[in-house]
This record gives sequence, structure tokens and C-alpha cells, in this order.
Amino acid sequence: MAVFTSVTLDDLSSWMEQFPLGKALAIKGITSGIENSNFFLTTESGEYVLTIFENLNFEQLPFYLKLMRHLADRGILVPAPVPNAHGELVVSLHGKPAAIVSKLEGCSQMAPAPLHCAEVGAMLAKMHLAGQDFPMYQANLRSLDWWHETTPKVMPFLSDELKHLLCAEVHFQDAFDSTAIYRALPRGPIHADLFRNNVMFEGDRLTGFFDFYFAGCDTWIFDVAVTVNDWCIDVATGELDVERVRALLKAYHEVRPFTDDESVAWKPMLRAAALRFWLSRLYDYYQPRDAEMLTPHDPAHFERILRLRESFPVPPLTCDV
Ligand SMILES: Nc1ncnc2c1ncn2[C@@H]1O[C@H](COP(=O)(O)OP(=O)(O)O)[C@@H](O)[C@H]1O
Ligand SMILES: N[C@@H](CCOP(=O)(O)O)C(=O)O
Repeated sequence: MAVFTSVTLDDLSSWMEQFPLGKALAIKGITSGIENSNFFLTTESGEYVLTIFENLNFEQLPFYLKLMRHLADRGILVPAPVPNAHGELVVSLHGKPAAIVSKLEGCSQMAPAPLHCAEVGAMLAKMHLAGQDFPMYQANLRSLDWWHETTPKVMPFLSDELKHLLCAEVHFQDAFDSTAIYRALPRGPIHADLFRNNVMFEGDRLTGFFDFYFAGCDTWIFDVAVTVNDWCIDVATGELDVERVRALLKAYHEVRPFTDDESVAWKPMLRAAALRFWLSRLYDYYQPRDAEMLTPHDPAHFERILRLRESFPVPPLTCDV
């Protein structure tokens, strides 16, 4: 659907000289993105992805790209941004910020089995550990403060019942946020949007996480909850599939054992993760941005998930069987 800024091989002939990648041989627009202009780029040294950022600016991008570089340098399977001759990861192209990153092989696994969830769980835990010494800090920009800012913007569009659901959940999360348990949760850089469409698989082998542009520093368990709420559900109902949940959590726990506080926080965090995407989908639905050219994601999906996580028991974080 979206290549907002077009790029030709001619445009790249001198621009590419700043990168140690040789000449650009072919460029092909990627149509599936919704936010940026993405291209598969073939150069004399291999296959890459060129992104022209349509919304994020030169000040905002270094956090995300340096985080990806930091993780890639520590063996985490993520696109590695390529620095230019001055060590810069973000460079101007057609007056907009642009970056070249390594290309991940494969495609998204949209019907995951327990073994795919286990691959994701293990890599997520490795990513959290590898991010511990990342020196930059940026808060998760779609966290509690954003929920407070955004709730009043969508309220006028909601029925009384939905208003009540939203306010009650924000209130619950406020209360949980001020507990000693919440404050003790281990944290660091998180992906914060690790849905099925942001992970590549080649067959059953995970080849990488991408789309780090919602990343920020927050609790690791929130990242696990976001991931489980997408990877381990029946998409039609939002119900958790216990086998996939167990596979993901067990693989994560084997790499980075969960703490007791995280076990207590697990259900509230599954609710927080549902709230976060219900709210962003409501916002995009009722206040669409100009650049948003695709049909907005269905908010009712995460409303359903939130109701389920509030009302029903969830599989425990750790399990002996
Ligand atoms: N590093 C990469 N390696 C391989 N494919 C990629 C890479 N980055 C993006 N893509 C492809 O481009 C598509 C759009 O990327 P995405 O980050 O979702 O774009 P947007 O931010 O515009 O929504 C992805 O679905 C994927 O197919
Ligand atoms: N995963 C979010 C929307 C963000 O879209 P992405 O394509 O950038 O991951 C949702 O499903 O609401």
C-alpha cells in the first residue's frame, strides 16, 4: 500500500558513496508498510532495507536505531543499521531521515504453533538481557502518561458502557503503577509492539524481530504481555491458547527466569497490554492521521481481549508441569 516517497537508482548513485556497501544495483518498494517508505535495496555487498521515515524526525530516530545496532552487536536477531562514513545511522534522503538496515530473511508467521511461540519467547528474553547495558534512555511513549492523555480524546465517541470500561481500567492501572510490586519489576529497553507481523521466520526458524519504532524503556513483563496477547491467542475470540502461552513463557523463563514480583504482576500486565492497544486503536479509529492510509485496526479486538483478561484466570507465568 505505502511508498510515500519514491526513490530511484539514480537518486542513490552518489548518496550511497557514504556507505561501505558498494553501488546500489536494484531498488524495489515494499508495499505492505503503513508508516514509512520502505525499499528492498540490492548493493554490491548484499541485500538491505532502506527506510525513509515519514513521521519520526532526526532527533527521535537515534534511540531506535542505536538500540537496534546495540542488540545486533550482541547477537540478537534484529535488522542491523549500517553506519555511514561518519558513523551516522540516520542520514537525509530527499530531505527526510533515512536509514539502511540489514535484510531479515523469511516472512511473518501469521498462524503460529507452540514451537514458533517458543522461538519468540527465547529471543525476547535474550533481547531483554542484551538491552541491559544500552546507555540511552527513552520512556515507553505509549505508557501510563499517554493513556491519561489519550483517554479524554476518545471518550466523546464511546458508549457509556465503553467509557466505564476504559476509565475503570485506567484507574486500575494507576493503582497498580503505584504499588511496591510494580516498582520492583525488572525493566529496560523493550520492543513494545512484538506482534506476529513484526517477526520473521524462515520455516520454523526465527530470523529476526523488526519495527522497533514503539520501543522504549519499560517493564520486561509488559513486553512479554504484549507479545503473549498477540502470539498466543485465538484471533477470532481473543482467548489465550494455553499450549502456546506455556511454550512462550517456558522458553523465556529458561533464558531469563521470571521473578516472584513478575508472577504477581502478570495478570495486571496482560490487562495493561490489552488497554494499550485498545486505546491506540480507538485513537487511530476516531482521530486518524493524514498519513494513515490503510483501514485502521479494529479496536473491538482489544476491547474483547481486555474484558477476557479482566474476567478470567490466565495461565500462570511459571509452571512446574
Ligand atoms: N529489516 C527487514 N528485513 C526484511 N523485511 C523487512 C525489514 N524491515 C521491513 N521489512 C518488510 O517491510 C514491511 C513493512 O515494514 P514495517 O516496519 O511494518 O513498515 P511500516 O513501519 O511502514 O509499517 C514488513 O512487513 C516487512 O515485510
Ligand atoms: N501492532 C499495533 C499497531 C502497530 O502497527 P505495526 O504494523 O507498526 O506493528 C496494533 O495491532 O494495533
